[in-house]
Amino acid sequence: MTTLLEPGARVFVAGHRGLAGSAIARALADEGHEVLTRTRTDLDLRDAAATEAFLRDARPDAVVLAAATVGGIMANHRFPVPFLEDNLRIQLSVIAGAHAADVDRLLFLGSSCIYPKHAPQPISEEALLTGPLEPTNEAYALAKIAGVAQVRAYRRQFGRRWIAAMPTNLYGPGDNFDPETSHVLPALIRRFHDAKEAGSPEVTLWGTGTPRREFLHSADLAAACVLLLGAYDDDMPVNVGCGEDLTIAALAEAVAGAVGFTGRIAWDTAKPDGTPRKLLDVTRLNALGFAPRVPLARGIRETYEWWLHARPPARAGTSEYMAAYMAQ
Ligand SMILES: NC(=O)C1=CN([C@@H]2O[C@H](COP(=O)(O)OP(=O)(O)OC[C@H]3O[C@@H](n4cnc5c(N)ncnc54)[C@H](OP(=O)(O)O)[C@@H]3O)[C@@H](O)[C@H]2O)C=CC1
Ligand SMILES: C[C@H]1O[C@H](OP(=O)(O)OP(=O)(O)OC[C@H]2O[C@@H](n3cnc4c(=O)[nH]c(N)nc43)[C@H](O)[C@@H]2O)[C@@H](O)[C@@H](O)C1=O
Repeated sequence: MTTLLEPGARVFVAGHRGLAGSAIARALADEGHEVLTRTRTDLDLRDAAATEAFLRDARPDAVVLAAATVGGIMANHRFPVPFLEDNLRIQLSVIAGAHAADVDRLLFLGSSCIYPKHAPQPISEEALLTGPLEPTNEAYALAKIAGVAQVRAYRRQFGRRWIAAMPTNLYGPGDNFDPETSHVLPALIRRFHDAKEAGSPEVTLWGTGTPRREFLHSADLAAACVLLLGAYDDDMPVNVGCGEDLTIAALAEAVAGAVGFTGRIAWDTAKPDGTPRKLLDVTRLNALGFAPRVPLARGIRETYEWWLHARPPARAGTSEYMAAYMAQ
């Protein structure tokens, strides 16, 4: 079978220390590709001139854009400015820089939150721009939609073989486990673990517990990204998910069980629920031969074990706004 990513290709993974980027870098290396990386200290991807200079010099065959300002529902709600501006700037730098450096393949990671709040379920790629967005993450979603548009524009104007993937909610080793700024799954691991250690009888979670979410392990996301780089070349973004969802209340039961917390779960309904449901239609991805491998129960267990072992230092978030907030 012909591949759109030659064996031994040189691939720049932007965001290689993050949840998604670290898994993608591992998967590419396992396939025999050469993975190029730069830390944020070496190269702030919001700096367009520095990013273009790096890409022109490194001349990668492919770029995976997995660097972004990322966070859970409350971080998005409280800090819309970096979620909009950092991400627009990173996308402008990396995507325009990849054009200047004549990069053959580029994969941009968007998010399932780009779709309308009340999109029909499961959400197909055609739902993009058909209705209003969820207010808690509108700024982030608009930046991501701009990224999709930018990739499409380079495809149309310059014939670039560049693509965009829309992952569902991700989790796994290397995630952000800060309970205030993280996504729900690592936040729950942390909250239940801390309560168990402290002997607390109750843990309070956000919202009503009724929203439904789909969770994909980062190793499965990475496998999907490698597949897409080798086999997909179209201007329609591709949803990346496992095709199954559950309520946040059911997720909480599963995480509490994995962690060994046996107390009560309470709900702070003053906190937002966000989108009621965002189950992705993964027909397009599955037609390419994708099948997720990590069942949620095992993924939660292994992620908890990873966190227990690694005890990563708190991540202040990916912007100076969130860092300042976390330092308070
Ligand atoms: N997590 C999720 O549930 C989902 C994520 N996605 C998308 O996947 C992609 C990756 O997300 P995820 O892995 O979760 O995010 P993480 O926060 O785990 O990782 C983001 C990475 O981007 C890097 N980064 C951020 N800003 C800059 C910058 N200015 N210059 C250089 N590097 C920077 C970070 O560097 P550093 O290590 O220095 O902080 C980090 O390595 C994003 O595009 C996100 O939108 C999509 C759907 C769901
Ligand atoms: C990936 C995705 O991530 C975000 O959207 P989200 O799916 O709403 O993200 P979340 O994981 O933070 O929450 C999921 C649900 O869980 C509930 N919830 C309960 N208790 C906790 C809790 O302790 N922490 C968090 N974070 N949520 C909690 C919470 O109220 C919500 O109902 C966007 O930023 C968006 O931009 C995006 O792309």
